[in-house]
Amino acid sequence: MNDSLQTDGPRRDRPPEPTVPVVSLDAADAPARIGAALREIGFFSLTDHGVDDALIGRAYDAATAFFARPEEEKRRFEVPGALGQRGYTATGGERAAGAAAADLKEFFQIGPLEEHAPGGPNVWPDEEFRAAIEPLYAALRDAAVQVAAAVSEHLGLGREFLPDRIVGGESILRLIHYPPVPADAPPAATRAAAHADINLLTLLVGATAAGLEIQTRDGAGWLPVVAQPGQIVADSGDMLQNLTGGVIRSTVHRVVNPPGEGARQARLSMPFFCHPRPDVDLTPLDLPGAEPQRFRTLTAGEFLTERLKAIRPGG
Ligand SMILES: O=C(O)CCC(=O)C(=O)O
Ligand SMILES: [Fe+2]
Repeated sequence: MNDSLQTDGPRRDRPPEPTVPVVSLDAADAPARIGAALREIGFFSLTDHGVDDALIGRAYDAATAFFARPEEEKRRFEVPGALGQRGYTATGGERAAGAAAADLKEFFQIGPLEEHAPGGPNVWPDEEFRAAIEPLYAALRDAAVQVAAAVSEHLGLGREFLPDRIVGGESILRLIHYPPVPADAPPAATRAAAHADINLLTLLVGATAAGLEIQTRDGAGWLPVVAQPGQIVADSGDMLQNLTGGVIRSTVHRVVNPPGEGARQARLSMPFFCHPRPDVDLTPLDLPGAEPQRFRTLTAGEFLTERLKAIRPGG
């Protein structure tokens, strides 16, 4: 399927085989490999992405300290009217479309670092948190722009096509805390119920525990995905699917509750959701193989608001 998959015999002293292709952002054929991975599987692992491990560690420390605060203190950083796009969202605040229960997670979202982002200013619990998070946001934004350029090149649109639409966009860094699975959690509740991402492209630095799974393209099963140290897991979202008329599809994924002892441990993850500017037209492009009749004509802002309203039970 892909020559980046390890094909020699099993050895005990190395990590398990990757379930998704591994692509170096530095490789001359990165656009072709990223394009193939997104078309065939919808996910890949990225190396040579320029995001320093130390930034990730610092951001996890800041997230750990924030989520350890008392609930009423965290709720001071909720931002009414922002549909969760800025600041804190408590457990119960997000329920995937069609899911039987709300996700077992709380999260904190950071938008563009520029002062006049369309979605409003960021909120910062304290300066230490801000100093840890801002550089990670910037590094992930830069990596996402490079991935977007590779996807644009692969689609024959020229490398600047998607990057031009991302500048000034509402890209979001989401710090997620999945607490130990509560004993009284509804039986149907999972850390993150099956969903596809709303945005163009998502970058996920390594989570602190396993649990992420992607649905196979035939819909018949689930594959665990684990970023190895230094890798970033990447996937395509529904906005890219709409814009490409389904040439690049989005892929359903979820975060399962760990079995046994693992359920007593918290999990942290930090997806970066790369978004276009709200005024960007997502009408399907005329691409070879596109099926525009299956998709919609609307702007990124309209798409986002509609989807956020659908997953936030409390508004
Ligand atoms: O926590 C993870 O590993 C994935 C989270 C996710 O899929 C999301 O927030 O959209
Ligand atoms: Fe997701």
